[in-house]
Amino acid sequence: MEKKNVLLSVKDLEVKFRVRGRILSAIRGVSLDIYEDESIAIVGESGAGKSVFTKAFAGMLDSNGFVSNGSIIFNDPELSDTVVKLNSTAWKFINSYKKQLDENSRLELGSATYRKMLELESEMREKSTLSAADKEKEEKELHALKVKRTETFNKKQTLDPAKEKAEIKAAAAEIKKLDAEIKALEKATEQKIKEHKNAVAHDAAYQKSYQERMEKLKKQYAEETSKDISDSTKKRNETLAKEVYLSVGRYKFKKRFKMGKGLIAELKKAMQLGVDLNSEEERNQVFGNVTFRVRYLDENSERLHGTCIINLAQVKDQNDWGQIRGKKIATVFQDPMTSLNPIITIGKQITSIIMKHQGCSEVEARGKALEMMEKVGIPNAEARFDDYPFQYSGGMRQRIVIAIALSCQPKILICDEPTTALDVTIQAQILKLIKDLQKEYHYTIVFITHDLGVVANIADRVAVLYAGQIIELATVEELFYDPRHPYTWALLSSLPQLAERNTKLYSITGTPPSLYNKIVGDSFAPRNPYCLKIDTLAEPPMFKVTETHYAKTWLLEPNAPKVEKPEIIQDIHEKLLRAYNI
Ligand SMILES: Nc1ncnc2c1ncn2[C@@H]1O[C@H](COP(=O)(O)OP(=O)(O)OP(=O)(O)O)[C@@H](O)[C@H]1O
Repeated sequence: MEKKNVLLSVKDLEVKFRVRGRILSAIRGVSLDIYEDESIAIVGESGAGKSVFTKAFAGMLDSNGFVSNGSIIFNDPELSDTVVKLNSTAWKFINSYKKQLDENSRLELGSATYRKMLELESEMREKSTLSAADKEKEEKELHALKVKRTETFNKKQTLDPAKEKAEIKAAAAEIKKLDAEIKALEKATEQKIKEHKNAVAHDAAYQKSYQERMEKLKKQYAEETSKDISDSTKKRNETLAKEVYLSVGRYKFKKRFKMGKGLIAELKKAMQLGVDLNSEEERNQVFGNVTFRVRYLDENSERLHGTCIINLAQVKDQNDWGQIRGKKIATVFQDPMTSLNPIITIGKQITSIIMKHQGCSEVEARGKALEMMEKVGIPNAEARFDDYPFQYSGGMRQRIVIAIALSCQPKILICDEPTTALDVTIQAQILKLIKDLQKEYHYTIVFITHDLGVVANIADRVAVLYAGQIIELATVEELFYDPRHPYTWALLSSLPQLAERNTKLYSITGTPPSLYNKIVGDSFAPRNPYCLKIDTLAEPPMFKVTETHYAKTWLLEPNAPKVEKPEIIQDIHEKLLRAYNI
């Protein structure tokens, strides 16, 4: 495969939702590189996490959702390039930062002693609680019991209440027994901690030695941190102060002030601990606790110039999202009426978006809007400009939504089931339109669908999602002709295009696992007709099939028994050719 530029790099992404005091894990450790100019389909059953995955990088997660882990790096040089004005206010900020950083840098001189003080404190804490070894042992035992409980609970959920009453009763009794064991273990640990606390409080010799050692360290720390800092540290702080200002300079005064303060506090903590602030990586991490770090590049008398790495998982400010959502990453949803305002004319809706994002006059925007309407295939655009959405057909409305999405020339166009609500012939036209316009506008298509049939028409690559994880990633050809995961087999087998006359269409039995519970083993195991013993015990890794093809199934482990894919998808190539008449 030719080398392509990575546009969006997702690593170990986890997205969770708070739901009435419980936590639902919708995305569980997804890593995926999305390339410039490609078309990637995200497929899976309802609830697999397709929409949540794309909403995480389009800044559209519901308010109870949050990214709990991972990064989403968006490589866009235009957005990364940062310029802030150097006026008298800017200099006031920078000079004040520099002064504080120089002051805090003294703490770096005593960081080794500071860490020793922390160690001593933690020694005292450990003595008052369990030892590290005891704690590990207790956690291990508790974890094993909880895993066993989850397994038993999951197994109970799969039992048939009509036919397997005895098994259900036995599982319920086992769960009750495990609950009691968990409680007893927790109580015993609590008791042990209480005893340790008492013992330390009454150990006069230890208390005395602790005080003496701490006093000595404190004295040493005071001496070390009263010395002068070096010229090279001062020079580094000058750049750091500018980086702090570059990183917060885009915000309004009040926020700029607050974020700047936050960054200085983070840097102080890092200095205290002796973090190497000359290292790019460490610096990124320290800044990342508050906002993106903008790396200093150069300056002149009027402006500071820097560049930053954009991690969409960390964007919180709505103004920052305003620079990305709609402008760089646009979405087309299933129902065009959710994107269009029913009481505003089509022309006005397109022009207002163009004016907002491109900052042009109304006359100019009108010209561009008409051009876009023609591009997406609205006949007689001038005459239809002042019509309302209800005067357009469903397919035409979707074309308008596409025109709006493309009017800002986004880098990524997310298509969330954009043709599901349309009839088959219109579906094909809209897919063709999205593909054709890609050649002209060079956007990346991220196409969400539960229908693998659509995938064959639009995608270069496919990521199959199950219970919040990518379980197979491949090129379209590999996925259709050499699928490796039993879930992909099941999805392909249930393609309506494969149904033969007088035969029943295949459907996947059972339901996906609850995303509220920890999933043990392979999440597809309870529904998998090819389930191995290991599937119920351990989560499979991603196995590499080819450079472009990966699947998360124990069937690919070299020692696994050889299993053939189901009969119905053996000659899927021929059947699809016939179904699509190609
Ligand atoms: N705001 C929310 N609060 C709680 N749970 C949510 C929220 N949004 C999504 N979820 C849950 O996250 C999981 C993934 O949902 P998502 O909408 O991404 O599924 P999907 O694959 O796009 O399915 P569909 O085709 O039905 O849209 C589901 O279990 C869903 O219930």
